[in-house]
Amino acid sequence: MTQQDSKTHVVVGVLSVQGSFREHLDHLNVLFTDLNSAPENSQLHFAARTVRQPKDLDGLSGLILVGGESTTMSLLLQHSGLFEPLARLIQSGKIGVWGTCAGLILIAYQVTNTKVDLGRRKFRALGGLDVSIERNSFGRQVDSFTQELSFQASGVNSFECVFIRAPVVSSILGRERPVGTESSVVADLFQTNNHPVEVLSEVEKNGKTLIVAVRQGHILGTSFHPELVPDYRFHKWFVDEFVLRRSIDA
Ligand SMILES: NC(=O)CC[C@H](N)C(=O)O
Repeated sequence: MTQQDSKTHVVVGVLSVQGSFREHLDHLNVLFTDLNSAPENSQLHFAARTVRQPKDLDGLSGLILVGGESTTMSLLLQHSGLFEPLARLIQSGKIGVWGTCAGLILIAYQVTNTKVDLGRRKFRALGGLDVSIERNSFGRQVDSFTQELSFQASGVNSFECVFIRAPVVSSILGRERPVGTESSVVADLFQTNNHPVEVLSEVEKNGKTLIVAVRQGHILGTSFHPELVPDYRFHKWFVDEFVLRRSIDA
């Protein structure tokens, strides 16, 4: 038996079908090198894993859905057979989940400002977060920007946030569920998330206050790209708060 076998394995998956998965894996690998050598983690072994097929979901303690192009990701997930098991796992509450930018779009209950009918297939959302997400809320690629933000109850302050054709949380949903239309999609509901949606951060743009980070129990959703700055504090907070605390409590 190797030393690693006797430890509790904490595996964080990164959805790697499209988008900035390499950058997320790089951040996790740097963070996990530090965590694996810390004396207080002597009973734990942290590892990052690419997620491309249903079998990659086995044994995960956490999952990151990355930024990129949500329509493309939705189609690739449906094509590979990963969509359904992924949606069930995200909604189950069994692991910590973080959707960022396109990943946030995918884990929303409702997505607006989108094309739904894509010929042979439809744009489908995975669900999990009881919010309505508006795609491309800040405009086009040229309207991308960076802004330093702080996040409620996270200890992550003055973090440089990169917004690229970013979505925002346009509303928090109550018991009344919206229905899909030609330009908005709603997810299939497998399991109810009984936690309230908490707003963690907002930005002011053109006289409007826009929600760019939320939490609902085991799920974190952010509009920006934390993997594009050389600062892994946000990844560390996700692992501490959504992955580690849950694995240890379980
Ligand atoms: N940076 C991103 O992830 C952009 C998301 C993209 N605009 C979408 O709707 O999928």
